[in-house]
Amino acid sequence: MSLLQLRDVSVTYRVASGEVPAVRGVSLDLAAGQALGVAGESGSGKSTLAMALLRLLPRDARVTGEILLDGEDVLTMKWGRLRAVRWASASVVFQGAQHALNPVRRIDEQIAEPLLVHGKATAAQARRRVAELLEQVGLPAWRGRNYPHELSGGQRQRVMIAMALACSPRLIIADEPTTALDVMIQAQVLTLIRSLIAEHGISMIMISHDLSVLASMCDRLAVMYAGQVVEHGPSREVFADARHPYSRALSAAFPTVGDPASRLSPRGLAGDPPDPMHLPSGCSFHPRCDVALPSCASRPIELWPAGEGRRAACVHVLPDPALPEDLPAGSGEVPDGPGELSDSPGGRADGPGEPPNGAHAVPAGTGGGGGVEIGTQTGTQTGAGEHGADAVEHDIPVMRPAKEVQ
Ligand SMILES: Nc1ncnc2c1ncn2[C@@H]1O[C@H](COP(=O)(O)OP(=O)(O)OP(=O)(O)O)[C@@H](O)[C@H]1O
Repeated sequence: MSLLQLRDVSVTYRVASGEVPAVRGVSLDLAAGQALGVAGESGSGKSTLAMALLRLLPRDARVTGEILLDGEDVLTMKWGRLRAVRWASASVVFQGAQHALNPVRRIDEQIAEPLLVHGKATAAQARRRVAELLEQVGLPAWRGRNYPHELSGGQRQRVMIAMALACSPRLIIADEPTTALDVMIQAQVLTLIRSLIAEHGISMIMISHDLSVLASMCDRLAVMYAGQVVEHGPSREVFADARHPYSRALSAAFPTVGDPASRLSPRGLAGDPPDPMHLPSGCSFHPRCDVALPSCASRPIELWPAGEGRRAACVHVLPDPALPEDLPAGSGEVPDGPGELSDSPGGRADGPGEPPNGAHAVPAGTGGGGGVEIGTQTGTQTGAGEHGADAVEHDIPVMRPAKEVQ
């Protein structure tokens, strides 16, 4: 059975001017021992989804659907049960969480706290466990006597990981766990997380806007756009051969270590993510999509099967994506090109021409022609689909300073 099952999870924030649908109908499964990466641009709803998993959202957020952790719905748990589940069954490492440490308490007291609060250890046992945890995250036990200001940012983030591991949870939710760190420390912390979850058989949900890091860390990827999952499947396939034009653009947006071409041709996705309070009709991505059909502006979109263990919310994964309104006037023919995308996610060989809906043009290489370049990128991503020691050995996470990936 899956450790975590999300069934039609939606989150809406109530604000003075109305309602913000931040997460919309997300359904995902996470098997025990598996790592799932959730990617998407800023504002796509990743953190909202992560916080919903343990009911950590502010009071103005309304969550619907089901979040089944070991078959038990987190959304309907009584408060006492929820407290027991937090830390003990599932714990969170947040973006910049290092700043969440209490500046006036020593590190060892803070790591021991969840153990003591959850009755997992006596004071003496907690002391021993703290020393063991510090060692696991690569810090000498004497660091436990330090205050947070006496540690570097990377060391503080290691402390947060030690705290997350303290009660031996089955699931860790890591929301941009390395964003605030410099590039070398990012690599060290990611390697640490990867080896710890493999060693302890912990499941993980990792949130990031960086698809390449997620592909190197996780077994499966889910790509979010405007609050919805638009594609999910095995990491290696989603990263190397995305079926949704947004996932393709997201993969192509990152330069790749060892690929000079990716440095020389700045790539990105034109246009801005939609305002969640004024979402486009039909496919939310259609105004930015270079392969949108006229019908994409109005037709219902769902996560259609897109290969083994994969789904994508794009009409081009359908065997016959065009509707009558997409056909050139007076012709009974399906326009050449977009239909080929279901077999050739890299794009149309003859080029998409003008976006049919007057959408922004996407820079060369990000859309229809992006597939070839993405394939080149993933030459370094060997073993990404396997979770465990082998994947750790062979993957080289592609990391860069936060300023380059915003
Ligand atoms: N407390 C809040 N009240 C109202 N709207 C919110 C609140 N928190 C987030 N939102 C909105 O919900 C949407 C999703 O935000 P969220 O932070 O989940 O996105 P994200 O993908 O995690 O972005 P980032 O990568 O920048 O953290 C955004 O439109 C955001 O403005």
